[in-house]
Amino acid sequence: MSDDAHRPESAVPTPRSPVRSLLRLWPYVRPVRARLAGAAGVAVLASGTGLLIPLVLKWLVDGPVAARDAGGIWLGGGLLLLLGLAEAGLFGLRRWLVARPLASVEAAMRAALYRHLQRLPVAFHDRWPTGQLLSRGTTDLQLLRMFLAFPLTFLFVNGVTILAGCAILLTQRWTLGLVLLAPIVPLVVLCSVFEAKYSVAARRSQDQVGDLTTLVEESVLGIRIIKGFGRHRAQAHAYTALTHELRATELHKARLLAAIWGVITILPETAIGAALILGTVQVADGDLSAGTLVAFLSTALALRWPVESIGFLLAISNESATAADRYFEVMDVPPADAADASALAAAAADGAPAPDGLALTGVEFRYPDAPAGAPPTLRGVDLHVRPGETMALVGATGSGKTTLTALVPRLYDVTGGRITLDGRDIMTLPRDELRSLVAVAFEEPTLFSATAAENVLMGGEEADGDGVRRALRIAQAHEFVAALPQAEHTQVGEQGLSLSGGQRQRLALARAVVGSPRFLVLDDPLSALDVHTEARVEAALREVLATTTALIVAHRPSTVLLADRVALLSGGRVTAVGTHQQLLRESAEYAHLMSGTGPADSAPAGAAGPADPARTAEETER
Ligand SMILES: Nc1ncnc2c1ncn2[C@@H]1O[C@H](COP(=O)(O)OP(=O)(O)OP(=O)(O)O)[C@@H](O)[C@H]1O
Repeated sequence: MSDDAHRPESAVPTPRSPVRSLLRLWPYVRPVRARLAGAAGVAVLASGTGLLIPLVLKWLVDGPVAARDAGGIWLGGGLLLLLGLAEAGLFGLRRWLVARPLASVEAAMRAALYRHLQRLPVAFHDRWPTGQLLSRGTTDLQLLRMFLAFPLTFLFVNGVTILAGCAILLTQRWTLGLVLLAPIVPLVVLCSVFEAKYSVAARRSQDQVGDLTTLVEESVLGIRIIKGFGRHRAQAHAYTALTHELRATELHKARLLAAIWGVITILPETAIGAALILGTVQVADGDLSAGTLVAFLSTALALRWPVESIGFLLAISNESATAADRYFEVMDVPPADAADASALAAAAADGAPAPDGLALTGVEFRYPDAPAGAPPTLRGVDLHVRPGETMALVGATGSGKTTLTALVPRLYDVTGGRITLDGRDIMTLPRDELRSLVAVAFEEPTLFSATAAENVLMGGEEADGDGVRRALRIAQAHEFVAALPQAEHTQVGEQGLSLSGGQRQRLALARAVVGSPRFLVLDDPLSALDVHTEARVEAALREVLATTTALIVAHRPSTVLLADRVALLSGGRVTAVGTHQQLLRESAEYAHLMSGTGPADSAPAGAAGPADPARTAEETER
C-alpha cells in the first residue's frame, strides 16, 4: 500500500527547512520562555562545571601529586567531588525547571488543536482520516514536548560546551587541539546528509503511525461488521501489512541512526587516540607536562558526550520538525467561520428579518472532493418553505436529499445560489445565531458519552427539566428513558449504556426539538422505528411542527403525511412541488417512490409509475 494512500493531498510531505518548522512553535513556547532560558542557563553552568574538572586535575597532577603533598591531594579530591556534585545537582535543577512549563505547552497545543478541529468545516473531516488527526494530537505533541525538553536545550548547551572545550584544548596545546578538531569538517558534512535522509524517513514513519491508528479505530468501530462478515482475518492482514511497513521504516531509521552514531563515535575517538600518542611522545620528550596531557585528555573525554549526543539530538529534532509540520498542516486549514467576516459585515445592511420561512434560490452544490468534471450534486434548486409550513423532501436514493439538508445549518456551504431564513442569507448570519435558529436530526443519530438528559440538552442548553421531559415525550422517548437504570441521568453513548437504533434516533429527535427552534431540519429521523412507535412520534411531532418551519426528508408515505407540501428532488433539482395528493397524480416518479415497488434509484425520472397511483394514495393515507 502506498504511504499516502490514506492521507489527504495537503498532508503529502513537501520539502521544508526543519528550523523553519520548529520556529513555528514560538507562540506556544513564548509564555514559558523565561523558564526555558533559565533552564538552559543552568545547563550551561552545569556543563561549565564539568569542564572545570580537567583543570583541577591538571593542577592536582602537576602540583600536589608531583610534589607528593598529601594535604593538596585531599584538597584536590574534595574539590573534584564538589564539582561533580554541583554538576549533577545543576542538571537535576534544569530538569525540574522545565518539566511543568513544558507539560503546559503540550496541553496548550493540544487544546488549540482540539478547538481548531471543532471549528473546521465538515468537508475537512470528510477528507481527513481520524487516525491521522489522533496521531497528530497524541504522538506528535509528545515528540514536540520531548524536543523542547532535550534537543532544544542541549543542542545549545552542547554547542556552547564544545566551543568552550575547544578553546580550553587550543589554549592547553594548540597542536594537539588541531588534531582533535580535524574531524569537524567531515562530521558536519555527514550530519547534514544524515539529516536530509532522516527527515524523509521520520515523516514516513509518523504518517504510517497515523494510518495504523485509523485502521485500529475503524476496526474497533466496525467490530460488529468485521465479526458478522468474518472479516477479522482480512482486517488482521491489513493490520500486519501496515505494521510491517512501519517496522521497515523504523529499521531504516535505526540503520541511519546507527551509521551516524558510528561516524560520530569513531571519528572523535580516532582523533583522541592520535592526540594521546602525540601527547605521550611530547611528555616523553619533556615538551609537555604530564598534568597538561591529563587535563587535555580529560577535556577531550568530557566533550565526548556533547559531540556524540549530536546525532541523537538531530534525530529527535528532525522528528520534531516533522511533528510540527504535521501539527500545523491541520492548524493552517482555515476554520469554517473564517470566511464569514466579510459576509457578516454585509449582514448589517440586511435590516430586520421578515417572516419569510426557508427559501433556497438557484442553489448549487458540489462536494469539494468530487471528481473534476462530475456534475454538481445539486444544481438550480429553488424551494420555498413558507413560515410555519412543513415541507417533505422526497427523492430516489442518492438524489441529494441529505446533502440539501446539510446546507441549511451550513455543515457545507452552497457553491452557488443562496439560502435564506426569514429573508436573511445564512452566509451572513453569525454561526451561533444560525445554530439557535435551526435544529437538525440526522438519520444516523450520534449520542455522546454523557447522560440521556445531557445529550438532549445539547440541542438547547437553556431548556430546563420540564423542557427536556417535553422533548422526550414528543420524541416518544420518555418511556424507555424512564426505564433506564438512572432514568434520564443514565450515561449513554460509547462509554455508557448501549441503546437500540430506534432509541438513539428518538433521543436525537428530542435533541432537535428541545430548543423549540424556528426552523427544523430532519433527515429521515424516524427510519429506525417500528410502525406503531413511528405513528406515536408523528402524532406528538405534529405539535412541534405546528409552530416551526420544517424541512423533513421522507422515504415513507407515513412521514410524508406530516408535511403540508412535498418537494421532489430528482437529478439534483427540485422537479415538482405540491401536496402529496397532487404529486401522486402528477408525478410518475413520485408515485413510484411512494409505492415502494422496485428499486427507486434505478427508475429513471418520469418512468415506471405504479399501476394505479390513486389507489396507492388511498393506501398510504389509511
Ligand atoms: N462527503 C461527500 N463527498 C462527496 N460526495 C458525497 C458526499 N456525501 C454524499 N456524496 C454524494 O452525493 C450524492 C447525494 O448523496 P446524498 O447522501 O445527499 O443522497 P440522499 O438523497 O440523501 O440518499 P439516501 O436517500 O440514500 O440517503 C451521492 O451521489 C453521494 O455519493
